Amino acid sequence: MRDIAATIQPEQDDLVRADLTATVCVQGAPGTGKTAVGLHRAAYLLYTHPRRIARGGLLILGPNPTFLAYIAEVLPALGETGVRQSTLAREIARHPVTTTDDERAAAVKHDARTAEVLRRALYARVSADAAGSLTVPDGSYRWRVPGDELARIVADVRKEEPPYTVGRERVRARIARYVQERAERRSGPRTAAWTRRIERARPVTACLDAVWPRVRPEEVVADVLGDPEALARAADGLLDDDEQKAVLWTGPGARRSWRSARWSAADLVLLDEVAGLLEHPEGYGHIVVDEAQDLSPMECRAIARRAAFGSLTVLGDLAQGTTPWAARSWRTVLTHLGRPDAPVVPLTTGFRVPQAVVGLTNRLLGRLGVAVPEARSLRPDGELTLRPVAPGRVVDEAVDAVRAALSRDGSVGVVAAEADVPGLRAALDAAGIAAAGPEELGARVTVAPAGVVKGLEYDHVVAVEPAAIAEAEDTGGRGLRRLYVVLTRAVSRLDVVHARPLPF
Ligand SMILES: Nc1ncnc2c1ncn2[C@@H]1O[C@H](COP(=O)(O)OP(=O)(O)OP(=O)(O)O)[C@@H](O)[C@H]1O
Repeated sequence: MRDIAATIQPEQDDLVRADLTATVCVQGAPGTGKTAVGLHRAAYLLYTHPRRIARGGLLILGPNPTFLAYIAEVLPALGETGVRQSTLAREIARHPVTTTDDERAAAVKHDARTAEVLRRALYARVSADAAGSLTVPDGSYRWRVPGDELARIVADVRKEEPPYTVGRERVRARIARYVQERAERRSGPRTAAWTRRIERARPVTACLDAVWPRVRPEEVVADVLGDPEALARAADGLLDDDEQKAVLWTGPGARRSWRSARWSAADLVLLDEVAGLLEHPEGYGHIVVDEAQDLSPMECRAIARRAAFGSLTVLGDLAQGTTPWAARSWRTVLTHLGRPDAPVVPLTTGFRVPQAVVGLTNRLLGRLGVAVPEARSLRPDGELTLRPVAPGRVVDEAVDAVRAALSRDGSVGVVAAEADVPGLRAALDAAGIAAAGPEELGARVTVAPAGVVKGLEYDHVVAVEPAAIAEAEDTGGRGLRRLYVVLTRAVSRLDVVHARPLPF
């Protein structure tokens, strides 16, 4: 990708220069410059609002570390200006990921209903009944706060819906105020120091520990996932029995304490949700989110929490959604991002993918289960070569295609289903062709599994056995969307090597 400043198109420029306070969502077909627009928008905001951006902070979120390395190469200047470039996983990593979920459990954990389950589980700890009345010592005197008064204070604070930790301190302050009013009625004004002493009195803290206990996110999540009864109470009417069973920790140590818990990637999203209920996280003035079609509702909420007072640039392509929870509509994504009314602007003019390839990929578009406008290419050049071969000849043909590609300039990306990657690497090696993995940017030849090439581009792409790429994840059109991503990585030439019928 090069700097597009000289050739920026009016539709791109409008997005780059949108007002700092505006949240915009860009539905961009492959190679229409979404990422370029996002990065230039970041640069533009820094340039036009240096102080506000310095104060609020600017975050660029990409899907994986390879992608981050790639964008750091595109606009290295951004890296030097305090713009944070990260992945959401990195932003929410309270613990290392030490276990994985099966797809069913991950799907439930990433569902927006789980946010409500966690909220209920957290607030189930708040209960004025737990305390009875409270007696606060004051020298030789004792003040009594009756149980119903305590209950009223707790109920009032709950209604105000402050973050949980703020709520606890607010209850403390209201108890002290109640005592202060009684004391002043009896014998005149009290000092601030006196009030502080009442607030910090041991029985007051003990009472708070009973009615509004201090709690860690880990305790709440471990409770919900480790205790079937706690889960049933919190999930009643929200998750059905199968869904509850799917997320419950099982096996030895299932009822483990939060201290020894092993967390999955989805659990970290849950922990972040609870942490956000306890305390609002520090936010950013602006967040650019790339590949946003792949975010789950719970991930969107994690981003929304970090942009509570800021704005967002949301970039993506519904046709390239490949996670199990990939969005089918931008309205849904924007709603979970807390910006339900943000405009969705389409970009359809492709700079990367040549016309010869767009003709092919537009044929796939109708089968992807999403409504997006067709792409059109600014590039009349480009070459598409279909290489049908006999079964058993696929790898050799792919090696031949790479050899031919190497007689011309530019990078070559060999992209295949994950299971086929080792065989291809070995065959290239045997043919004396040095090939790098996808994480090594700038290599002449790269061999990459289909799952990691999103957002990347190669001058020449050799797509190996599309049917295998598509069936690796064949639920709900995801495999075909993965294939769509692969075919649209080509800047100049695309070779399709296949023994099986093409799925388009
Ligand atoms: N106005 C422009 N002039 C010239 N080149 C451009 C322009 N806009 C984008 N490009 C180039 O087009 C290519 C694709 O851009 P980019 O990667 O930003 O697209 P994308 O929409 O994010 O693609 P994808 O969804 O496929 O990842 C890049 O090489 C980029 O430099």
